[in-house]
Amino acid sequence: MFLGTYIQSFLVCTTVFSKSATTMAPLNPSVELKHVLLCSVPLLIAPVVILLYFQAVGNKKKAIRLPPSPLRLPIIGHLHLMVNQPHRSLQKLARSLGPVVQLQLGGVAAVVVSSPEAAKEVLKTHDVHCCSRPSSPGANLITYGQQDIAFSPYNESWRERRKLFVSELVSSQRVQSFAHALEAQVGDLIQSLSRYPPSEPVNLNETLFTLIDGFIGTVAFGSMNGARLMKYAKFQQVFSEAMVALSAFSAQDFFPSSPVSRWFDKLVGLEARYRRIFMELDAYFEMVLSQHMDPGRVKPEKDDLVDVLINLWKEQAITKDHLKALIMDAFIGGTTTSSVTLLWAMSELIKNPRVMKKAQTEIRDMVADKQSVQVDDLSKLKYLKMVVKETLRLHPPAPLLVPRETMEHVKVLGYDIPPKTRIFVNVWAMGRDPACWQKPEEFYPERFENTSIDFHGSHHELLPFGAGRRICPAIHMGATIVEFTLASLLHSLDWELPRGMTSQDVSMEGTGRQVFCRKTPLYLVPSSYK
Ligand code: HEM
Repeated sequence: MFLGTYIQSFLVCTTVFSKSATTMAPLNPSVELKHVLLCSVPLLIAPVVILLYFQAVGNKKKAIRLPPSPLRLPIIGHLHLMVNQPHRSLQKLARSLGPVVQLQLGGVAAVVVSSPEAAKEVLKTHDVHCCSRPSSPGANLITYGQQDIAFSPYNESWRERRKLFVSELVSSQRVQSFAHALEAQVGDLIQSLSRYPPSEPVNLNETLFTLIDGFIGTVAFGSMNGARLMKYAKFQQVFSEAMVALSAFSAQDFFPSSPVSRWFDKLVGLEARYRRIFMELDAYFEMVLSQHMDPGRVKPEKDDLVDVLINLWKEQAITKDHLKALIMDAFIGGTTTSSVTLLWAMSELIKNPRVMKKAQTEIRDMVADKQSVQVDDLSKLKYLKMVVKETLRLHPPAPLLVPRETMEHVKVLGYDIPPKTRIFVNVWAMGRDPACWQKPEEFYPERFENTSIDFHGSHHELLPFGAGRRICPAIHMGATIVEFTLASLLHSLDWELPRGMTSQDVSMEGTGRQVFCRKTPLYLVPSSYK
């Protein structure tokens, strides 16, 4: 603009001079002086103005303070850091660059926060500007176009759906009313494990996944059980493939504006794979719906989630796609997280016999007068609750939470974060940060004695359920499932390693980007406790 003015005044002056020169008419000296002054003032001022302008632009640029960023590779930027156990590589990065790190994931700007202070700024101070979700082709397809809760952008419709989900499925009253379903499912499991042939190892991955699926199926779908209906192996496969699709790792996720990325995803068969997973899940949800709408169905005493959603659909308050997307959230959100946590808890306990014994003694003493644990007993089991907290500290099932996206410019620990930046919160690294925890790598539930630290979102060093507007709406249900199942497994059964194995042989290797679970199945030998 200023440069334009300068050139303009320069042109005016030169025009005046050239005019007087070409007409060769002698000019009045006072007019001449006026002309000279007129021309020279802007000529003198303009360079100063230009200098000031460029200095102002420079200052503005300097005023933007982006977080530190490691060296990036051409084209992919820092994508290589996200391939294998990203929470580990991002923890290393935070140790050298600090708690707020900027990444360039292909064409997508991202920021990773790895300290309780930085997490508090994202999830509390600026939560309202940081609580949207990025769009991803895989997740879009599987969630019926982000019509669910977990992958939906932040908007009014999301708020409505979340309210509905909480009141109809996961509120504490609702969970209380389903306590008997959980007790019945776990009771059946304990019975079958008690009858296991002596010294025969049981695959706990399979057992616990089927149990939780059965419970979520009961409270959400009215005694439907995906694993039984679809046959376990296939069901698990569809399920884990859906998790992969939801972990947003296609070319289109990281190069959203490149036309080549769509072709690339097509070429490597990713689009076809997502479509197949979607079709399989959709067929399963259709089956759940048609069974619920069958006039011959014996209705349960209390409407389950699907009944409630069908009524809302009939009243045209929600669409059929909303309905199926919400079922999907309950199904995927609930089943994997709870069973993965239980598996990590059992892995830690078998490696730490002292803790296992102490937890068993507490439970067996507390419910000495009963055959089995009941959900009501959980409030008395202080040590067991510490064991679960300690498990979630070391093994949060979603180590980077579910990615968020900024909607406005925000400042985190003094660094500028522009809108549309993807945000990862490394809760895994925070759970192992020596600045927050003594001997952080040690499984030591007693660390929670005499502290008020819990996982409800206000202690930012322990965030396995997230925090802020996007905090897991089912904390109460998730914690109840894990605590109750663990208490029952420890109350009624003793556990040993398969013959010939020592605790050192129990692998703690994990896998998965969105949900981090044991890499290999956990085999343990149960025996009935008399
Ligand atoms: C041990 C059990 C569980 C853990 C550790 C867990 C963890 C999480 C985490 C980390 C998030 C993301 C929070 C964020 O973005 O800040 C989340 C979101 C969510 N969880 Fe859970 N969860 C558990 C159980 C469940 C259960 C049982 C259900 C449903 C039946 C469920 C449904 C959801 C839903 C719908 C969301 C999306 C919330 C939103 O985006 O607004 N979760 N959960």
